[in-house]
Amino acid sequence: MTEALLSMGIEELGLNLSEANIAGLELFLQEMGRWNQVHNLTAIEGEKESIRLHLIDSIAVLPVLREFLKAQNPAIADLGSGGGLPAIPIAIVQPEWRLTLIEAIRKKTAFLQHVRGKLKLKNIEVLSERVENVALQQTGQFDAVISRAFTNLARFLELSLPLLKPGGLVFAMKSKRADEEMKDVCKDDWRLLADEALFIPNLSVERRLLVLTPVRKSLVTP
Ligand SMILES: C[S@@+](CC[C@H](N)C(=O)[O-])C[C@H]1O[C@@H](n2cnc3c(N)ncnc32)[C@H](O)[C@@H]1O
Repeated sequence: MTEALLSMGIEELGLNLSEANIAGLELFLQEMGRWNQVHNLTAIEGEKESIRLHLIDSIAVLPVLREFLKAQNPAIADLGSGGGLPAIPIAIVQPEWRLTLIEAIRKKTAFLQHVRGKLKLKNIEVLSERVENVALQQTGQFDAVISRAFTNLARFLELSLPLLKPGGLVFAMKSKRADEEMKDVCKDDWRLLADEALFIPNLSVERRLLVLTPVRKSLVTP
């Protein structure tokens, strides 16, 4: 493992990463840094340290995802993928999971397609679309939906609902504002299955992962 990944404390996450996983993550870091300089892909403007922190943030959710996703090849949608977070690091570490990256801005999806080719990631699909349009075309197709820094929780849930299979899961990556945002979620419509504090090595910020599922409404009227 290189200095860069070691200094992130990636080993402390206990994910049992293979050499192929590590090589993939390294390559993704490199490509992101390179494209960021040219295309200003994210707001962090090529600061290597920040890009590494984004990456570790993205894989820190894996222990919880592994616990909840029981299907062998779950289909997961990442809404507002941007430069590929969290979907690309997840796809690298879990090649048997199928990830659909939905991103409206073409400059960003061009990068995502480039990464798909460069890393030979066969388990990702990149959609250059607004989430609202994908929801009309791929209704009920996903075992889970995830997002990072996409929109507020209530809106994220609203956009996720049509995409989910019955019993599907929503993973919302949140920081301190999670409690406040939960107040806007209708408890009759959504059940909170877990609210996990995430451990991020070398980073003194609060990260939480909320896991929610839609409440099945009874079709029988009283
Ligand atoms: C703040 S960025 C976060 C990107 C990435 N998830 C991350 O954590 O770095 C939010 C992204 O969502 C995309 N986005 C916002 N609304 C969208 C929509 N309705 N459909 C598709 N993409 C959307 C934006 O273009 C932007 O790239």
